[in-house]
Amino acid sequence: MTAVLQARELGKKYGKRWALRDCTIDIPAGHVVGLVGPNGAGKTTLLKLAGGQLAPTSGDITVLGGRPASGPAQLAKVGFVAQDTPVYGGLSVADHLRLGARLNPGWDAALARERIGQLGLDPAHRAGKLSGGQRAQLALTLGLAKRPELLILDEPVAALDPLARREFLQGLMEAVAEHELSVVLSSHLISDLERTCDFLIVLVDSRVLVTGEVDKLLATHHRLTGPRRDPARLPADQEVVSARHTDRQSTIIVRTEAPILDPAWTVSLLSLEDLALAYMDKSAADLEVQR
Ligand SMILES: Nc1ncnc2c1ncn2[C@@H]1O[C@H](COP(=O)(O)OP(=O)(O)OP(=O)(O)O)[C@@H](O)[C@H]1O
Repeated sequence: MTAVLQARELGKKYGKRWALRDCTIDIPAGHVVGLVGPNGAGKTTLLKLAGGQLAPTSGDITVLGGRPASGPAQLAKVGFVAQDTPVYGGLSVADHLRLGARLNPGWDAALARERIGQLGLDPAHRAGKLSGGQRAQLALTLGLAKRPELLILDEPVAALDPLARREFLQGLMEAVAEHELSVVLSSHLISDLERTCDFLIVLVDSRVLVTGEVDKLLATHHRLTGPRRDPARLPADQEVVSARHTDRQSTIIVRTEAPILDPAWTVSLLSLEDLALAYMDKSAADLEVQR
């Protein structure tokens, strides 16, 4: 099966500053991928490189076997919903659907009409007068009705309240189940991705820190709690992701394929949010270790 996205030492520089560097990832088809990281980490940059709105400074990127935005066929395969769910404020909901039909050769008019009906949106309503949640749903509908093989969503729920976020993500999951598409979704709200994603990419300060299937990541990461210990003295097969210490106790998150046999540790599994935060905390943990 063709990989949805392959990047090899991909980098993008703005002026002298790298927004993304040394990014090597393989995303197989059929996943809902959560791209998480703090503000300014490089998420939008990576998504725009995948959508073809930006060209790489270094390295390579392939999306669904082709160069991003390399021609009409490639453009038709990828749907892109940009940050802030852009819609045209002066146009009605129906105008948006007509525009979508004109611009996209594979437009699924029935899907668009049905979804707008299910959402209870009035086709005559101007997009500028919709609520944030309704605008996000309209933008998602436009992305889905294009019938892409890959749908890229840049922080689609950031501005929504918790209920609207849940409704949006539920709609997305239903569409994924029905239409066999792959999704890459960025957010700094990791808890939202917990219910949605089965593949994770954590990006911090322009670098990919971890990537993989959520099930495998959760099975190989553990929280060790016990008497204070220097993380450098852990067995070589335990990669230290983060470490926190009090005077007497250490809490260390490790990645390992092997069982943890040391009886001094209380071992617990992590939630996806814990796991992503541990990687984001890595630099802070490194400082702790040096003290
Ligand atoms: N057009 C631009 N010109 C110069 N620098 C830019 C430009 N776009 C982004 N950057 C910088 O590149 C870095 C990565 O930005 P990017 O928007 O990709 O991050 P992000 O993870 O999507 O952030 P956020 O969560 O805030 O949207 C940041 O330091 C940002 O300031």
